[in-house]
Amino acid sequence: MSKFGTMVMGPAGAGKSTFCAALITHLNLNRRSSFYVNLDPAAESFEHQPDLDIKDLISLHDAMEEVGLGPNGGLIYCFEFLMENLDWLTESLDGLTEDYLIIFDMPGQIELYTHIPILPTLMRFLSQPGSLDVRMAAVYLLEATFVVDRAKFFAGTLSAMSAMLMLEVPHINVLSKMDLVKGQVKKKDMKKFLTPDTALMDDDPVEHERRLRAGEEDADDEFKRPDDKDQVMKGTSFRKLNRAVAGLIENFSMVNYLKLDVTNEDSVAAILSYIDDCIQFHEAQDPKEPKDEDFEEGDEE
Ligand SMILES: Nc1nc2c(ncn2[C@@H]2O[C@H](COP(=O)(O)OP(=O)(O)OP(=O)(O)O)[C@@H](O)[C@H]2O)c(=O)[nH]1
Repeated sequence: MSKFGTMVMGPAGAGKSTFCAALITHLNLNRRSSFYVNLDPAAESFEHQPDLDIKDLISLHDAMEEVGLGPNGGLIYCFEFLMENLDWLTESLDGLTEDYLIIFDMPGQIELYTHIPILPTLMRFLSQPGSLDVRMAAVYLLEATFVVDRAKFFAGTLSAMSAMLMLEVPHINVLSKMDLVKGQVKKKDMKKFLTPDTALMDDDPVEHERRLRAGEEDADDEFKRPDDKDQVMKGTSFRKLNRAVAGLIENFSMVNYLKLDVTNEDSVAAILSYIDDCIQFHEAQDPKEPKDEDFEEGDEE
């Protein structure tokens, strides 16, 4: 029987460990078992003690002290070390039954999700049939407060999309810390961010304010006509770049966000049900041996 797992990812401070804790609490309350794996070699404190902690294999402090690396180089070194010692994972995960949801709490360094191929290799190792065979779902968190700055929001969304394309497993994007934007963003406006598209760039309050501060006299006009190519002014390249990134995301039509408020158990339950669905999706994709009754008379040409 397969095991089930979820890799919780996202930029530093997005709320990954807090979400993992809320998920474990929710699973416990519903008499479901979890196995919590901390893969952040710099993480110090936890609401639920990890069942397996990369720091028992290698800590960021060790990597920095002994190899003389900085924090980012040290993190990559820790992951390379993990990849050379995958038995450490196998020994602990092999004996788990399918009753457990294995939760991997990941570090926040964005490099891991963009251009370094370590996570795809790790994901393949975990999900390889005949080996650990963990049916994995990826969860990528982005802070909901990013929505107040469109450029930041689309840059974050691009990194979510990059992780999704690199990992090639069922993927759930989540806007975390929704409680922080309650009252700041209207419900109907928030909806526009759940399936992001270029139109969001048309009413970026941060950009508008920046241009007013910079003394761009026609800030209001251009704000309404952002595609006016004749206008050459400070910040145009930045705006064009953001628009192009937003267009790219819209064209791929791949990013949809779920909302997460860890203080609301229903919200955690809703994301868990998506994780469960993603895991079922693996089963639906499994090629099945055809049974005799699958060939009804008349099927043959
Ligand atoms: N208001 C609010 N704060 C949150 C929420 N989730 C996390 N936080 C706070 O955000 C900070 C970072 O949360 P973490 O869960 O440590 O974030 P992380 O993504 O694991 O951080 P790194 O491991 O450093 O990448 C902490 O102070 C949390 O208390 C949330 O849903 N609402």
